[in-house]
Amino acid sequence: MDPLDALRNAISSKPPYCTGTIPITDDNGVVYYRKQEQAGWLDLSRATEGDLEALVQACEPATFGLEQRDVLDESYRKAWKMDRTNFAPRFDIGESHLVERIRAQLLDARDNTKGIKAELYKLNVYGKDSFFKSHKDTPRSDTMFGSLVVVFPTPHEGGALVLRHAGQEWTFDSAAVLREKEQRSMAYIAFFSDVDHEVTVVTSGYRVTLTYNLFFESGESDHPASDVVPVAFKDTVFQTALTSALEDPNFLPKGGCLGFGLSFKYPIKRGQSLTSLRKISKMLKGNDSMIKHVCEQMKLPTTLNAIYQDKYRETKILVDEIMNMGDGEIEGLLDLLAEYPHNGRLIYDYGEEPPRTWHGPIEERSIGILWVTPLTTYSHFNSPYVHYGNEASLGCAYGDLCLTVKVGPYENRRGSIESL
Ligand SMILES: O=C(O)CCC(=O)C(=O)O
Ligand SMILES: [Fe+2]
Repeated sequence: MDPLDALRNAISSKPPYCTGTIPITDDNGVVYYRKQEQAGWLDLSRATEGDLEALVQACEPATFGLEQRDVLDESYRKAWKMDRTNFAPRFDIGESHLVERIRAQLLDARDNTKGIKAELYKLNVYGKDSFFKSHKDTPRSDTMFGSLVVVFPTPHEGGALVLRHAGQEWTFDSAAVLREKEQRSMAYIAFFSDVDHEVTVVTSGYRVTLTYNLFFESGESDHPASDVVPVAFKDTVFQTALTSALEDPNFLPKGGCLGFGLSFKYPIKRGQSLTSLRKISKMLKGNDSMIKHVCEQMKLPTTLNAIYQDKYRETKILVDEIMNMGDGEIEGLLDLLAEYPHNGRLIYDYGEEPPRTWHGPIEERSIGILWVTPLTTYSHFNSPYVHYGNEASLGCAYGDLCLTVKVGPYENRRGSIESL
């Protein structure tokens, strides 16, 4: 197989989510709640119709974010919500070891000390005819990477979570999963927040969930997920494909630059400081993290870059730092970005002629890239990324980034591969 095709195949589509079940114990289905002066509680592991109706009475209709506003529109989302100031679940996220499971199953399995925080967000009730159409979850800060939904075993039908990403689709029918379990359990699903997802119509009963926002935390966790068997990453396949490519004298014979369009989006704060790309490179998800790990292990210099286009969409510029662009479009992008510290370079496809512009000699300020995975969209740092979100946009937007990997000429890399 052509080495480039082998590399592409090796970046297989690991699903952007993980799921599982948690056994019900004496009290982990109990939720206390209040509405103004009234208080109540129920046990969601054995709730009656009356308990659930009382819970709904204490909830409010659920809104969602449409660009900058929170809106109530029952043709887009029909459900109830309770804010976290108004309820307290007995379910203890720490005791459940869910964070360790998410670290092992969803994130890079080897990085089992990465600090993760799960912050309780809402209680939601989906009754008969409830649903939530396709949306992405609004990033609440630049360290938020995912969402976690815990579904209680209240009898219901429908209300499956359908996820779509990069042309693929997955369905998690928690009601069916819980119905089939012998031991009474809760179900959970954690997914990256930039994945499109929808809740299908509940046809009977009540679907009650807790939602959590997942954040990376700086500092290392003291509890590596030692008892959790990680879902294997396809990193050995990628490493093998990359080794074969480097051993092939026809593959970038004179050396060059490999480009990987990322599989996921990352929240970029508006007006973010210049060092932010380095910070983001520590928070890569799924395949993106795997590519970086493997390349670094193989001693290939790997950088996370951002790409900007000029006003006329003719030139694309690769930079080492995110630029604080404000809201306007930039005309003399190349002039601006070539300056320190952005180190902007004009990009063109490997094998083609470097572009000619009116900017004098261009060679040293341009770079040919052999794209292993394509860049699908370009940077939109100055516009809110989430159109339909679960909350109105906060100060973050997702931007499009790429990893670039420097590969030496064939002559030089022979020795280094053998010594691996
Ligand atoms: O209930 C679910 O499974 C997902 C809900 C959701 O997408 C949200 O609240 O943003
Ligand atoms: Fe959502």
